[in-house]
Amino acid sequence: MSEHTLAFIGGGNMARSLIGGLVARGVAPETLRVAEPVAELREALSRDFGVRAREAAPEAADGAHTWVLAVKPQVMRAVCESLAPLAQASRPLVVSIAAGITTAQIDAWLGGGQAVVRTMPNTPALLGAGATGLYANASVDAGQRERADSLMRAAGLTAWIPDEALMDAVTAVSGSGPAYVFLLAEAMQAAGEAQGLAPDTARTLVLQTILGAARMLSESGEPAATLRQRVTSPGGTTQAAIESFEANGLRRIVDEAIAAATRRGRELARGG
Ligand SMILES: NC(=O)C1=CN([C@@H]2O[C@H](COP(=O)(O)OP(=O)(O)OC[C@H]3O[C@@H](n4cnc5c(N)ncnc54)[C@H](OP(=O)(O)O)[C@@H]3O)[C@@H](O)[C@H]2O)C=CC1
Ligand SMILES: O=C(O)[C@@H]1CCC=N1
Repeated sequence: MSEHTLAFIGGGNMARSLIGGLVARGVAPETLRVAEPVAELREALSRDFGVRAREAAPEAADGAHTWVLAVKPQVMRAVCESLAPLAQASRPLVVSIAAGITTAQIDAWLGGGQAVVRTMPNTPALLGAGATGLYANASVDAGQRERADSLMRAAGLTAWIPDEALMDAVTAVSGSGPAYVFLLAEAMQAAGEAQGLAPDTARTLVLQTILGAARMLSESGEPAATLRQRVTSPGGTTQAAIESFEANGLRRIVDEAIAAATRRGRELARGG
């Protein structure tokens, strides 16, 4: 068994982001394998990143030291059960990226006694700008914990979560979070166009504004509220917009959306 071979089971959107991030950070493509049933996705992964892509999960997993389970939660049970004989024989480190599915479920479906790290990355991993929450079950030793951390560090920052129940909140905040920012970008762009800006101009202004604001949040060390107040001249344009957001319940809308995503994670664990 090669010490450094990683097998991705599932080669969809999130696996692609992680693989792209790993290869960009110098991980040798020949140490990465992917199992993916969709031929076009296999071809694209091989072409774009030079990784070996196979159709069947056991083919990619056999001999790999770490397995990254990157299939949809709804098919995780069947995928794990197909890999159980191999898991029992080879005892890989199993890293799941699936929303909702618990370490106990994965361990049971793989036949028991497995070292399982449940993680929740996000798609900015592709740029090395991801955020990943991680939780390890009791079978994971210190070396395996470091191995999972270093895998996800190649994709961005990592945060270990002490209580597995909180992984659904991590999923709702940072796993799904990029989509909320993209939705805000869509809405700002459409609103700019409604005020008469050309689509290209609206897009350029919105994306540079989000990029600049994210850099200020990250680099200034100031709380978001302080940065917001500095933009908000008394009686000015920002105040008019912020008062409109507050009057329309933006904070409640965000709170309810994140609660809905958290609940959905719990449902996925129940096969929903
Ligand atoms: N997208 C995101 O931003 C994030 C996703 N995740 C998690 O990552 C996982 C994958 O999500 P995402 O990448 O979005 O989903 P995708 O549907 O894009 O990727 C999953 C891939 O796995 C394939 N697959 C299905 N069955 C098997 C199998 N038996 N062996 C190997 N591959 C198989 C699917 O093929 P087919 O389409 O034919 O079923 C599909 O191409 C999910 O569990 C999700 O919760 C976590 C963090 C963020
Ligand atoms: O939408 C989902 O279920 C996955 C998990 C987090 C982001 N995408």
